[in-house]
Amino acid sequence: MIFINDVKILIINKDTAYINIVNNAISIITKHIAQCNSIEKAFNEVLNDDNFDFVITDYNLFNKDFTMRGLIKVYPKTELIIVASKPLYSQGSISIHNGAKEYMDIKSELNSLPNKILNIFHEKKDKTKLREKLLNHYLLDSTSESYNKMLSHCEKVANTKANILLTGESGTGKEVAAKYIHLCSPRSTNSFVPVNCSAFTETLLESELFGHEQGSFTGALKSKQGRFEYANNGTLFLDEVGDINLTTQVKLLRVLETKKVERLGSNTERLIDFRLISATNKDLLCEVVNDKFREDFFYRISTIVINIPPLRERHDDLDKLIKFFLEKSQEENDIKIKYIEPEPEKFLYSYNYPGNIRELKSIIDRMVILSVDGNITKDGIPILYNIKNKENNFCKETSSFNKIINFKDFKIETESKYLEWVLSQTGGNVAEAARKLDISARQLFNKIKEYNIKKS
Ligand SMILES: Nc1ncnc2c1ncn2[C@@H]1O[C@H](COP(=O)(O)OP(=O)(O)OP(=O)(O)O)[C@@H](O)[C@H]1O
Repeated sequence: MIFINDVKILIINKDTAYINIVNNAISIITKHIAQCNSIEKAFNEVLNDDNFDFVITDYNLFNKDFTMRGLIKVYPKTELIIVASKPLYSQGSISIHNGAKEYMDIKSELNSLPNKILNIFHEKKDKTKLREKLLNHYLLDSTSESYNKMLSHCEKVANTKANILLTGESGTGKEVAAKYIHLCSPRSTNSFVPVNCSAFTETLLESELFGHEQGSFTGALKSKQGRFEYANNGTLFLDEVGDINLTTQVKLLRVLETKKVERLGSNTERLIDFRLISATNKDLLCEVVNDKFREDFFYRISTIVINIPPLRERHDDLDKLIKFFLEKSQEENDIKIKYIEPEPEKFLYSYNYPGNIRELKSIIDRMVILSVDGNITKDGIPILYNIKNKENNFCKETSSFNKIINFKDFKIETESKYLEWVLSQTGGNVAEAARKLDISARQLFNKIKEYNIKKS
């Protein structure tokens, strides 16, 4: 067990036997354990803004003047764990719904308490990193009217409970906008849980979202918490929501209506408090018309629709973004750039970026990595652009046969060239290329390995 010196825990109870039992269980992970005999005293005298990482207490100590919700609201940096001396299922549900991180039985579950504390503690550190990452790693300071309007919509809806649908082309920054909404919301100290819906088969997506009990399907060797449960009191982000099949949409609709989740293979419902943000680059209304997306589910997830503008409509931001990514790329690759030759510079400012910010970022990375003695040369300009400029695209190349080879070799050669071309179109992004090819990312990885394709 790792001993974390800086985790500070307050145990509240008037019963000294309770305090001793809990103290013994957690003393293997920290020395900083304090005690207090009432919630009132903890509220008024012991707790302050961030002097304790955890409060451990029993359900029955709260009363109408000093409530669980009140404690969490007044001391949001402190996590609450309920260790119940007389556990009841209903109390567990209410505690989690009110914002407690855990509800456990003092008699049978105390062994797992140190590990649970460590997990929550590390998770919280990760969240602080997420906030820093967002502010330091993304450029949200914009001079473009459409992008600023989008950001202010995000800020406005962050405080509400409305389900939000983010639309926009691939690579515009929908996931970045989702994180921004989460961080502007009162849920920001809880989890932001992203799920890429296109990355799973039907059963796996359901198990990923709802969780499962041991043996509920072939391969379910252990019970598993679903992403809904992880998102309790936080935000669930369903990326590529347009790829969810119709059967799963029905199940999700029910969860959105009841806020209750049942793990696969279980008949116990868990009450979950989550905010839903979905994203798609598909025209979902068109999918509804074509019976590929349920109308009721569409309306349920899209109370508020926010569109992220494509990069070509953000001319005013291009200069800032180029400088931002140039700086980041130099830092990340430990390369100092002294000069950009006129040709690549002209390319950066005139290209229309069909792959949006993702493509701009990847082009700048390529330019920095291929720079010579600190100079960005025309070699940094993406291959696809060069190919297009020479009017020598993939289709032309493959249609000019000049020698007969056996069909197997032909298939390998053509397939490998095609995959290389698709990857160059997505700026080397395997997940996106796989999506466009309608195969799994794993299948594409295997092909890249098999054909030794270089992702330029
Ligand atoms: N404002 C921004 N500042 C810096 N980088 C950004 C910004 N917005 C997006 N990016 C970068 O662009 C890339 C694409 O962003 P993101 O994944 O959020 O796009 P998306 O619209 O969700 O794409 P997809 O539809 O393909 O899932 C990421 O690498 C992200 O870091």
